[in-house]
Amino acid sequence: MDVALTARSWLGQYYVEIIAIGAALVAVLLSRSFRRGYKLPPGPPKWPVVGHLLSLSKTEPAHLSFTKFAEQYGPIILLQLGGFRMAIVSSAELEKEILETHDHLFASRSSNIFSDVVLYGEDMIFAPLGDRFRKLRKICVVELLNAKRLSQFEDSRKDEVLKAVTRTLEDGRGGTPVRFDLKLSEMSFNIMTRMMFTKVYYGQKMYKSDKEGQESNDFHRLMATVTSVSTFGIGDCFPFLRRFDFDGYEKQMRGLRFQFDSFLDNVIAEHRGQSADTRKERMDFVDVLLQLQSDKNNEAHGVSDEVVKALLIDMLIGGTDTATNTILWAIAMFMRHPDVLKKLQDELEAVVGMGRVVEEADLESLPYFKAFCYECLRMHPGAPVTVPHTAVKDTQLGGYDIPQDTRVIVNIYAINRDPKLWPQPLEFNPDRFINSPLDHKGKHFQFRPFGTGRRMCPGMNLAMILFQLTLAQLLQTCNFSLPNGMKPEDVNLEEKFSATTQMAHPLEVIVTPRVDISHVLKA
Ligand code: HEM
Repeated sequence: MDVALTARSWLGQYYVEIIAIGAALVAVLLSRSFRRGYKLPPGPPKWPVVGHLLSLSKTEPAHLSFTKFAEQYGPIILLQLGGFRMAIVSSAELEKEILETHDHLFASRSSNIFSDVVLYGEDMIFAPLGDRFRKLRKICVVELLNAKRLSQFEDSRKDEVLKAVTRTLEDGRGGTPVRFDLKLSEMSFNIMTRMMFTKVYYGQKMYKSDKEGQESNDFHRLMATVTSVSTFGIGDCFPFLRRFDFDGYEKQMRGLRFQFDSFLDNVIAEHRGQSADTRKERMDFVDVLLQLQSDKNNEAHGVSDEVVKALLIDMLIGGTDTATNTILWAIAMFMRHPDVLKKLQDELEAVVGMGRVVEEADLESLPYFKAFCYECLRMHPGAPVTVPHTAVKDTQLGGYDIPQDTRVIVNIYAINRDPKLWPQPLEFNPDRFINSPLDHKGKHFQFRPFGTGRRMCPGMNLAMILFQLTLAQLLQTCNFSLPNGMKPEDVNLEEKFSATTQMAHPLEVIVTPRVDISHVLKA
């Protein structure tokens, strides 16, 4: 969730009254800081009351603004966003302090209106450090996203990826340029919902019953709402104004919660209505969570349905956009670099051949492909900044004071392009990862696309499988070319205003079959 980004969405609507009341609060907060004699990190000039809210561009993605601030003010800056402070760190040394050396001081989170209302104040992403977080994180890592559970769904992932590839080729028949964004996003949702509830909601030609059709429509509507709403309201910047709900944000969040409630309550009721044998055999995420809920020997025994729903929503919002965008950028990268595309396809042909479809087990045997995926994650990380961490007590960072409750984010995007760490950082060059000790697992401070420490992405293994399997299957089965005499250098890499790294201009590509898909499917 990108706090700074979403905060801007209401800037056009704030009111004189808010400014007046806000001024009083901010004055109190600031005077307290000064009284305590904090040596705070530098930052751009700020306005009274709103602080730096106006310094952030309305069109530029926040990580790009943060990167520019870092160039001007140094690797740690402090922004005042209404009533709260946010420190942004753009160097690998300081990132190491936050995520590794002093992880215990920076690994908390702050709640907000979205988490309080939509996530029932019960989810994991926004849980502060403490027993609740430890318990939820354990459920997530040990029960839902462990290697055994992931392998249980290998066939369904393969099936969804193949369906997406086949649909892409169908749409591209006759040389029609194909857009990947919608198809890949639907594929990611289907993969997630098959793991979560054993359901697919996209790409079905016919539904077995009206009820299924209705459920799909509800899911589509729900996801459309989730992806369009701001994750921040006035009450988040000025908590004492929350009760007035001037911008109607809290009301909007209650509406979203209602939608989630009616959808997930149905899913849970349906699971509860099925026989224990069916559930035991299937063990999707809902089955696992319901089993833990009733297992007297498990510490998750008795967790409420709200917790179950909040964790399911965490998986949905954490896991779909990030993975889809990473795949889309990778497609743009090989379209911009035909020499790289050829090497990738040659490697696949040599290692896997064309007689069967590439599988998850093959991914480890493709060193150039792996280097390519890392270079994509370096230049276009699916999550350009971490979720905001919160300092649990007054502490120090880079020679500055960080008061308790300051939100702290790491600008992964800036670190991944830091010339001190990466020679020619703006050059796309997968070779830099060949024979390199760097990997995606968070052990190396200069390259941590999934973070590290207590708040590291729990979906990392799933994300890497999804990202690599989809790309590998596309590369193995399709030929790609650019439409209308477009040259590789014309592929537009501009980013859209968004919390994740999204392409401003969705890429259109001509796709033809490289191998006969039906033959590969049978193999
Ligand atoms: C390419 C895809 C992905 C990338 C680049 C990515 C990256 C990240 C990053 C950088 C964080 C923040 C770490 C921090 O705050 O220090 C994060 C958190 C998180 N991610 Fe991912 N992620 C991806 C996919 C997924 C998937 C597939 C799932 C779930 C199935 C997932 C679930 C989560 C959750 C629940 C958190 C919050 C963890 C916590 O607060 O303890 N992510 N991810």
